[in-house]
Amino acid sequence: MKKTPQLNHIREQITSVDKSLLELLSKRRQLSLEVARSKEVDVRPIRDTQREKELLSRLVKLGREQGLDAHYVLSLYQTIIEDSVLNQQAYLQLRADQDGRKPSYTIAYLGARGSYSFLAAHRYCERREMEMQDMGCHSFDEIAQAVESGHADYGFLPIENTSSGSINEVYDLLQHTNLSIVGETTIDVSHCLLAKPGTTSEQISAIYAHPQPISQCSRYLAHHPQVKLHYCASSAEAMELVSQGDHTMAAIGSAEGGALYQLEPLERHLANQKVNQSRFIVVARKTVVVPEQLPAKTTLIMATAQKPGALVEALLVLKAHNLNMSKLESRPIPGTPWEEMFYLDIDGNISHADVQQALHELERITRFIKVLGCYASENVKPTRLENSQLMIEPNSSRQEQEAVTECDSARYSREFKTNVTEVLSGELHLGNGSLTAMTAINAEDLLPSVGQQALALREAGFQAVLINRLEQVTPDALVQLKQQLNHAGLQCILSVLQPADLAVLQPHADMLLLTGKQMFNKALLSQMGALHIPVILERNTMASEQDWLTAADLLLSCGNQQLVLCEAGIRSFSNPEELTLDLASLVNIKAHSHLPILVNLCYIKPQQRAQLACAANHLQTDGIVLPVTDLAAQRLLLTQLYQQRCS
Ligand SMILES: C=C(O[C@@H]1C=C(C(=O)O)C=C[C@H]1O)C(=O)O
Repeated sequence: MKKTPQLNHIREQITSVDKSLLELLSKRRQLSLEVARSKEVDVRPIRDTQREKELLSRLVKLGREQGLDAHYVLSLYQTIIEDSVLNQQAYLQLRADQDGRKPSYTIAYLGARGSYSFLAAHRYCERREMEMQDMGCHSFDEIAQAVESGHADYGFLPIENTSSGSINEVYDLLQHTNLSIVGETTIDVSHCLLAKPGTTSEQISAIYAHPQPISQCSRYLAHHPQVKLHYCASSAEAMELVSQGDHTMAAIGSAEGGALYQLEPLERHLANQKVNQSRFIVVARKTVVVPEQLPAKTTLIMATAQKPGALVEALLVLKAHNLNMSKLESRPIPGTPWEEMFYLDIDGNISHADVQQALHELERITRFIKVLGCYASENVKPTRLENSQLMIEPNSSRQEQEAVTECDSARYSREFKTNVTEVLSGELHLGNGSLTAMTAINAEDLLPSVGQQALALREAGFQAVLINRLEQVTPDALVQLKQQLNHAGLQCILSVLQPADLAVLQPHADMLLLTGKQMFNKALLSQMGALHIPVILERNTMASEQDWLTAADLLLSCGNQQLVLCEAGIRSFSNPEELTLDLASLVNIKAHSHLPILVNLCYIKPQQRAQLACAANHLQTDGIVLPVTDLAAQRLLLTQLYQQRCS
């Protein structure tokens, strides 16, 4: 279609607004560096989450006045603050490094330009304004040797990936090097299908890629069985081959990397997991001193005595010194079958007394211990706002959970576990004392306009969508459902009505709901108990409270502790045709069980809904489920509930 002059004019305005936005962002960065300089003088911590909270709630309010929704403003500013914190950290770390600046730094990494390791190294240097001379290597050993021999200043080694887990080869290498870990960096890995310009998807008959991306994109590749796969030593090699080939070839790699080989993305987001990130460690010959204002991580390896409880004993030392362990890995020790070397990441600075004391104590009870490095942690956890703040004026206060008295030794009981179970799924947090709002909808009503509806539901104040009647939905449509809901910041809960659906639904759900109709199905309870994603157990309309808790116990006994109960109404004698909400059960369960509980109001008479929602809210229910009708009214009700919860 021909562009009208009006369109051109509007686009010019957008271009000019974008330019101003970038100028302002750059100015904000400069100011943030000035803050870092002042913190250097006053020796104040870089991160100030209280300030971030105040700033975010003010901006959310201001944004709303300008017609910008809270979630949009929040996610933009979380990104901006992450950048600001990482820049401040990089600045202070550079100031603390004694050697002074070099005109350029030689960086050893795996593969060639365009590989993910190259991108990680490039970003790390860019943030530090370090000029990078890149030295592509063929193996992790070659990287370590390049740094040890002085041919390179730093080496970049991938240590873990959110979809494929730890990279054992790198852990094994760390047992033998004299190098120190001096930094870490995490990059988003977004796999694209890359081809020469002008290529169409239909032309592709061969895909070239490194084994890691192939395993991370297995679901996409399974949908294209006719395409031949070629394994390459690195993503860069795959891209190079394709750039020299014809239009039947494609590579898997990043869009940024592809651009270095004049390749264009034909398709994006190929990875099975939505969040696909790789963490790299930076190694050097000399250790660094991490300024005390920065969050530090200390990585060590140790071999414990060959006796029962030796590892627990070592971990208790950390507990005694109040040190958090963010990672624990074990690897075999070559030449000594069945003996393990443990790798630990501890949140703490090696120059602090608590870390040093813990290390001394560990020396006494281990057979071998070595610190691999202490470095600034780049894990900037986004500061969040309470759900209530996203809906109404900032006014957060959390009510404490009631104390428990009665005991019971079943797995669901508070005697078995004193702390309340907290169930986490994306931003959704059940069991922390706040109220979560969910809505329920049938798949056939959601599918035709899922993107649009998802945004409206999020704006109405819901955090999750429970989808019913999924029997006829194809796997492709399920992918769409989850993607679009997650994109709008909503969690996708799929309801399992029959056992045969479980295998199909599970890969596309953030959480699963076992419907009340299946509550007595022991086989299904066991299957869902073996899963690693949160499960909601709905009460059968004819089940006693004890039946329901017995079902919960069976599920918990199979391993899955991320369990949520859901009261959706029972048949009572007063009105057997309609469901009655069993609020007495809610009180009982809150008092005697550590499991979070939801109240589903979809099957209750519409006239009673608002009143019962308020009652359930008073009783500290962890979440409510409302039907999808009349969103304006639901928004009002939710605002009222959040307000009630805060007062
Ligand atoms: C800029 C600062 O440092 C950090 C970054 C912030 C930001 O970018 O807004 C806010 C608080 C701190 O975590 C500051 O303390 O003001």
